[in-house]
Amino acid sequence: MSRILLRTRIKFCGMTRAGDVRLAGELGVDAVGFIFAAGSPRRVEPEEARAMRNALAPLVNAVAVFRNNDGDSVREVVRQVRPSLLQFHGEEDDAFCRSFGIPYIKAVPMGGPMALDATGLRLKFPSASGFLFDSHGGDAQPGSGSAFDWKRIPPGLDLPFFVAGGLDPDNVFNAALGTLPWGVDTCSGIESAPGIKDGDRMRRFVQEVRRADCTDLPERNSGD
Ligand SMILES: O=C(O)c1ccccc1N[C@@H]1O[C@H](COP(=O)(O)O)[C@@H](O)[C@H]1O
Repeated sequence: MSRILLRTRIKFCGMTRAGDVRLAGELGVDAVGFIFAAGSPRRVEPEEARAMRNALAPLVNAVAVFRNNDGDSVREVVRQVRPSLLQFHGEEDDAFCRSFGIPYIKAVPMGGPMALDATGLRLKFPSASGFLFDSHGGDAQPGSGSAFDWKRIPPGLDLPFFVAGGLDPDNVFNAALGTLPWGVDTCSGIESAPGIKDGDRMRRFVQEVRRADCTDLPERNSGD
């Protein structure tokens, strides 16, 4: 989706503490993510996420993150947490992802050898509200904090997309300017330990995204 970088959306993922959720809102983050994937060090129970949701500031979205969860566990999260967006990180298909009646984004594994092109993604996930390009795939697990080559993001996608995978306060400026995404998503890059967010890193991450938003782009200056 071609766009001028005016306000890159920010999602902080893998929240496990209400205080971190509160700070995310104060920093002006657009969304926080709660992870319900088995095996994740950031996995929370629906009841814990529901309690953290109460710490959300107005206009901040709650995103529920899954990886090959069964339908009943997704429905239980939807019932208890009332997320405004679902994020699917596994081998879920479009029919499954849309069956919960809540907008969803599909994580695209950029760690493997072959990524789908924009048309292939749209055909495979016609109901998706957007895509999230992340470093998992191949041997890489999601949330491992490694970045992929951003040049591999397929061009010509006419839907919002997020860049994820190893983003931190030191590289998000280049990621935002280099890919012009709808949003950026970070999990381990703002942590001091898995699931424990670091206030200073959270603050610096937001500052760097806003610095990118305020940076003139060559295309913005050409001909207008
Ligand atoms: O972080 C996890 O443990 C996780 C587990 C299962 C599915 C998704 C997970 N995290 C997602 O991974 C990306 C990038 O994380 P990072 O910044 O590289 O640590 C992010 O979208 C999380 O939602």
